[in-house]
Amino acid sequence: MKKIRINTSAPYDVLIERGGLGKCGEYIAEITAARKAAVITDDIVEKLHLETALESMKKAGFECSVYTFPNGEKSKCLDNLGRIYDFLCSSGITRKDIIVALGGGVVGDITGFAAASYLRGVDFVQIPTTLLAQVDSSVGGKTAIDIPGGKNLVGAFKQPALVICDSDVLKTLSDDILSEGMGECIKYGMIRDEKLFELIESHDLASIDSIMDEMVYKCVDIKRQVVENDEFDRGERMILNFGHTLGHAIEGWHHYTGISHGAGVAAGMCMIIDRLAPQLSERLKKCCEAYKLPTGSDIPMSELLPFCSKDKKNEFSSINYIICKEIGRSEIVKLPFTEFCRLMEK
Ligand SMILES: NC(=O)c1ccc[n+]([C@@H]2O[C@H](COP(=O)([O-])OP(=O)(O)OC[C@H]3O[C@@H](n4cnc5c(N)ncnc54)[C@H](O)[C@@H]3O)[C@@H](O)[C@H]2O)c1
Ligand SMILES: O=C(O)C(=O)C[C@@H](O)[C@H](O)[C@H](O)COP(=O)(O)O
Ligand SMILES: [Zn+2]
Repeated sequence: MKKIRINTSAPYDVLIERGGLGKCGEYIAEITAARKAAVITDDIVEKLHLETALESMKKAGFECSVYTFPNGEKSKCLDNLGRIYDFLCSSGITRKDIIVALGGGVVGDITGFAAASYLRGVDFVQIPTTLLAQVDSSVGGKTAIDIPGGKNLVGAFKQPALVICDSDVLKTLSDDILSEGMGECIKYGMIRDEKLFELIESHDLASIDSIMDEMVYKCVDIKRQVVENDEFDRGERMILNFGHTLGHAIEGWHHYTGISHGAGVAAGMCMIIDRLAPQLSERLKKCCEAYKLPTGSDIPMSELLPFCSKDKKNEFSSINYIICKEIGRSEIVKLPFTEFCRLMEK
C-alpha cells in the first residue's frame, strides 16, 4: 500500500492500494470512533461495489445506512442535496458519526458538501471509484453542487478524513469513463510535470492499466503539493483549474448532460492552448486523441463566454485564467474580462 499524507488544516491520508475497498471498514475504524456510517453512492456503483464496502464496514463494527441516487452530473443538484439531508436526518446521523462517499466525482462532491453543511459539519471519507475521482476530486476538499447559473457555484471547502483509492475498482469502468479521468491526468502533466506527461503520452487507453498505480500516485502527489500551498484557492491552487474556464462553460452550455467533466476539461485545455500557446497544440492534441478525448468544441465562443463570466476565479471585472507556455509549467494570468473575451474570440 502507498500512503500520501495531505497536510491541510485538517490533515489526512490518501491510501492507494489494489484491493483497498475490501478493507475499507478496517481503515475507516482506524480514523474514527464512530459506530454509525451513512454510505452515499449512485445506482451504478451500488450494483458493482457497494456490497464489498458494506461487508468490510459491517465486519469492522459499523452500523450502516445507505442512500443511492441516479448516476450522472444531473444529480449534483439542490434537490438531491435536500434528499441527502433528509436521509442523514432519518438515519440519526450525529456529529460523531461518519459519512462515506462511495463513487465518482459526483458522489464525492455532493456528499462532501452535505458533510460540510449537515449539523455544520460531520467527518466524511472518500472512496473514489472512477479514475477522475481517484486522481482529483476526492483530494483537496473542494465540495460542491451545480446550479442552473453555473458549475460548482454552491459549495464549501471540507477536507475528507481519509481517502481510499483501490485501482481494482477501476476495472469495471467503461472506456469512456476511464478516458474522462485521463483528461485530468493530462492536466497534471501539463501544469506541473513534463515527465508525467511523457509517461502518459507513451501509453494509450488500452495500455494505461499497466501504469495505473504509478500515475494515480503522481497525480495525487501533485495535487497534494498545490493544495498544501494554497488550501483555499486564492493563488497557486488556481493552476488545477487549467482547461476548466472553457471546460466548465462547455458543460454548462450542455446543461450538464451532453459532455462529461473530463472531456470538457480536455476540450478546454486544447482550446486555450490553440489560442495562446500554439507551439504546444500538436503534442497536447495527440495525447488527448490517444485517450479518445475531444480536442476542441463546435460551440461558438460567443455562446461559451457568458458562462466564463461566472467562473470562481473571477475578481471584480477581471478573470484569472491558466496557461502553459511549456509542458510542465503553468502560470496564472489576470486580465480584464473583456480582454479575455477578445483573446478567445480571435
Ligand atoms: N472536487 C474536486 O476537486 C473535483 C475535481 C475534479 C472533478 N470534480 C467533479 O467530479 C465530477 C466528475 O466525476 P466523475 O468523472 O467521476 O463522474 P461521475 O461521478 O458521474 O462518474 C461517471 C460515471 O461512472 C460511473 N461509475 C463510477 N464508478 C464506477 C466504477 N467503478 N465502475 C463503473 N462505473 C462507475 C458512475 O455511476 C457514473 O455513471 C464532476 O462533477 C466534476 O465537477 C470535482
Ligand atoms: O481542486 C481544485 O482546485 C481544482 O480546480 C480541481 C478541478 O479539477 C475540479 O474540477 C474542481 O472541482 C474545479 O473547481 P472550481 O473551483 O472551478 O469549481
Ligand atoms: Zn476538474
